Parts: sequence; C-alpha cells; structure tokens
Amino acid sequence: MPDAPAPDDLGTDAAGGVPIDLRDRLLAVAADTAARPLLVALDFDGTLAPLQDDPAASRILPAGVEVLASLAGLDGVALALVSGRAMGDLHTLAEVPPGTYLIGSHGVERARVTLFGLDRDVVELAHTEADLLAVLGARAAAVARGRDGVWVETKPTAVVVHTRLAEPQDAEPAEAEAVALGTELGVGTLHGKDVVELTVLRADKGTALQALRHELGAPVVLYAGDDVTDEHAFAALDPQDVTVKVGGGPTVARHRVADPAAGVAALAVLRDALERASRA
Ligand SMILES: O=P(O)(O)OC[C@H]1O[C@H](O[C@H]2O[C@H](CO)[C@@H](O)[C@H](O)[C@H]2O)[C@H](O)[C@@H](O)[C@@H]1O
Repeated sequence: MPDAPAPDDLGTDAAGGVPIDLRDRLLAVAADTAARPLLVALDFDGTLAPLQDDPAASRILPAGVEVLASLAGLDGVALALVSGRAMGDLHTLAEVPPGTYLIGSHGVERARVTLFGLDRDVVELAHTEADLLAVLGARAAAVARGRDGVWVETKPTAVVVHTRLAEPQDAEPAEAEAVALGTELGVGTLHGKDVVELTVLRADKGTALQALRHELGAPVVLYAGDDVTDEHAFAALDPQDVTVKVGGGPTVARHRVADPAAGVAALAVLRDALERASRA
C-alpha cells in the first residue's frame, strides 16, 4: 500500500484532472467489445457528491448527473451506485436514471430505479435484531450526549456516530467509545470518514458488488470510491477490473484521482470513448 499513485504525483501527467494511466485504461476498456456488459459502479458520498457537514445537503456534482444519464443510456453499460447510505436516503439524493442499480447500507439493501420509483428487495429485521438496533440507538445517543458536534444518524439496520463537526477533544473519545460499543455488543463496526457505523446486519461493498457483477455477467467492472469502506470493493474485484481511489489515503485501488470533479471527468472520458466505439 498504496498501489495507486500518491495524491502528490497526480498533477505530473494528469490531463483534465484525469491521470494518463487511468485515461489509457478507460480507452482500452471502451475499445474492448468483450468487456460488455460493462458495470460502472460508483460510491456516492465523497466520490460523486462532495462531502458536506450535513448529509442531507449532499448532491452529485451537476456534471456527474449529466454523465451518469448518458452512460446509462449506452448499450452494453450497466450503472450502479454502491453506498453506505440507507436505501431510501440514497434514492432521494441520487439523481440517477431508471435502470440504475442501487446498493445501500454497505450491501445490506438492494434495489433498481424504475420509471415509477424503486423496485427494491425488502430487508426485515428479526425481533432480536430490532431489539439490538434499539439498544444501539440508545447507547450511541449516550456517546454523543454532551459532546459538541457529535450526533447520531439512525438507519433501518444501523446507527452512525458522526463527528465531522466536532473538535478532536470531542471527536476522538466519541469515536473510540463507539468502536468499543460495537465490540461490546458484538455488532458490525465500520470506521469511515468522521463516522463510526454500528450495524446489526453485516455486509460489505465488495461482496455486494461481486454478486451484482455475476448476476449481470459483467466481465469488467469500473469502481470508484473515496472511503475506507470502499477498500472492500477494491480488494474484492478482479485483476481486469478498473479501481479508482478518489482523494488521498492508502488504498489497494490501481488508479487515483484527486477529487470528485476529476472522478466525473474520468467518467466523461469513458462515456465519450464508448460513444465513439459504438459509432465505429
Ligand atoms: O458509501 P458512501 O456513499 O460514501 O456513504 C457513506 C456514509 O455517507 C454519509 O456520511 C459521509 O458523508 C456525509 C455527507 O457528505 C459526511 O457529513 C460524513 O462525514 C461522511 O462520513 C452518511 O451520512 C453515512 O450514513 C454513510 O454511511
């Protein structure tokens, strides 16, 4: 680690924010008719949508909305968002076209966008899991209590202790206590960017993404993500797949872009090359 170029190296040969190594790989995938259907799978927060203090304010960059719509309209391309967000939240915030697959709650939830709303697999908690989630909510609230900027997000299968708005003297003990709470209660614990997520149903993005690619029969997957939880997906994918880390930090991804805008620019490179290939 890291496999991908370090963030400081990106500017040296980057064209339009898209590093040359990544651009060349995208052009090769677009030209390879055996790489169909091509599954383009993308994380949401920090990848398509720049990080925000308020999670409800997150939106995909406008250029990203446009490129996703055109990618999804191409023959031989399947589009998926793979997020830690709860499914309802993801569907509300993500402006993606009908046909898009949505994987939410880090792989617990699965749905497909249709013209008439969401076609989704319903996830129901057993009584013991629902009771555990209630205990988690109460205990996580106690972790946040009295700490400025620390708050708790509740999801259908998890709770999330957020610390983005907190100073280190509040954030660090809150995160440590949240991790200890997960250990004490024997639940799944995911440590992301200024969040500790405690979940009663364990899943990971890598397992969910590989399941989707096998269902679709996709020989090649492009996956881009920015957070520690996206490393599960990078690690689970195959050598022929295209893995892109967005931003800094250690990664097993093969490629790196500096930020969401550069990630969207890379998707535009792929879209343009696929359109050229379809006309050839
Ligand atoms: O897998 P993702 O799509 O990246 O979702 C992961 C978590 O995203 C949200 O939290 C993150 O984004 C927030 C808005 O930009 C930011 O305030 C927070 O610090 C980030 O960790 C979401 O609130 C979580 O539930 C997701 O698990």
